[in-house]
Amino acid sequence: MSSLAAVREGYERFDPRAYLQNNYVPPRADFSSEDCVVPWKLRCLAETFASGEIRGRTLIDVGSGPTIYQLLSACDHFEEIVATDYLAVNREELQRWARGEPGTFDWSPFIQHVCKIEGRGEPWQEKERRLRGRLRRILPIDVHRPDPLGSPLRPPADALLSAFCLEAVSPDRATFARALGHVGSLLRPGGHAVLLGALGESFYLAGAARLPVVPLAEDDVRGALAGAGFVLRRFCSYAMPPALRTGVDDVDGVFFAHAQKPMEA
Ligand SMILES: C[S@@+](CC[C@H](N)C(=O)[O-])C[C@H]1O[C@@H](n2cnc3c(N)ncnc32)[C@H](O)[C@@H]1O
Ligand SMILES: O=[N+]([O-])c1ccc2c(c1)CN[C@@H](CO)C2
Repeated sequence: MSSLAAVREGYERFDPRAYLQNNYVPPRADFSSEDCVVPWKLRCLAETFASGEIRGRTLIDVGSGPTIYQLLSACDHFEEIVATDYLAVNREELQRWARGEPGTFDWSPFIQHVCKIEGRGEPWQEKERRLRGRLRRILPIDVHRPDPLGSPLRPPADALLSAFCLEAVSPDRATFARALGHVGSLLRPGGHAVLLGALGESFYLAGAARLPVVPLAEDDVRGALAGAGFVLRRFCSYAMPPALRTGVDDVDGVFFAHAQKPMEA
């Protein structure tokens, strides 16, 4: 079986609820300390979008999974948010949240935290309403295809966001770099890319699924961005403390990268 076929087979057992429990409840989602990983991720995103430099009509989120935390600061600056995922179970989880259906994951602690750190005194229900109103398309995607959405996005996205996707679906660094090139084609020249991902991780669990991950070093990410034609604007990383090494994966750290696609395409 090809290594890509092995990745795809692994995702057939991916359990969104288990994934959410593994990564988006305490101890990893502990909002009492800025040193915790989820507040660190939300701060990186809030700082990046706070300037208003990254804005436009459409932002596409690649490999959204069953999560919306990654869209909370971005959604203020785009008319439309396009979420994407390879699995129908994840797209359905997002659809249910977008429709405000009961029984979906409670993102309110995340929304409340983002409103607090954005410091505009915005009621969290306003932010939730805005994201639900702008999350208009939830599309299938496969980053291993040159045209990840099956056909080019018209018009191309003004910004691209992707969190913990490319390294979690690529068996090796060359595949990771190629996937980054594929998703880069969804972005207009001059558009911004905001990436979060795992460093030094080789596997993660999501219920019955045990997914292989290509272990990345910071320079692998920098090199892949340069190779895909991006100009790096900001790069920072977080070292996973022992208390957050809970056995659901073997992640060493998290990277945050803000890059831009040059105007000359
Ligand atoms: C680790 S999860 C990331 C979820 C979310 N973005 C987050 O920040 O937690 C990786 C996601 O990639 C999706 N995925 C798997 N294969 C993919 C592929 N070939 N192309 C795009 N996404 C894929 C999975 O369904 C899963 O939702
Ligand atoms: O610490 N975190 O906030 C966090 C969130 C999501 C994920 C990780 C860590 C590590 N594993 C990845 C899948 O490769 C998913």
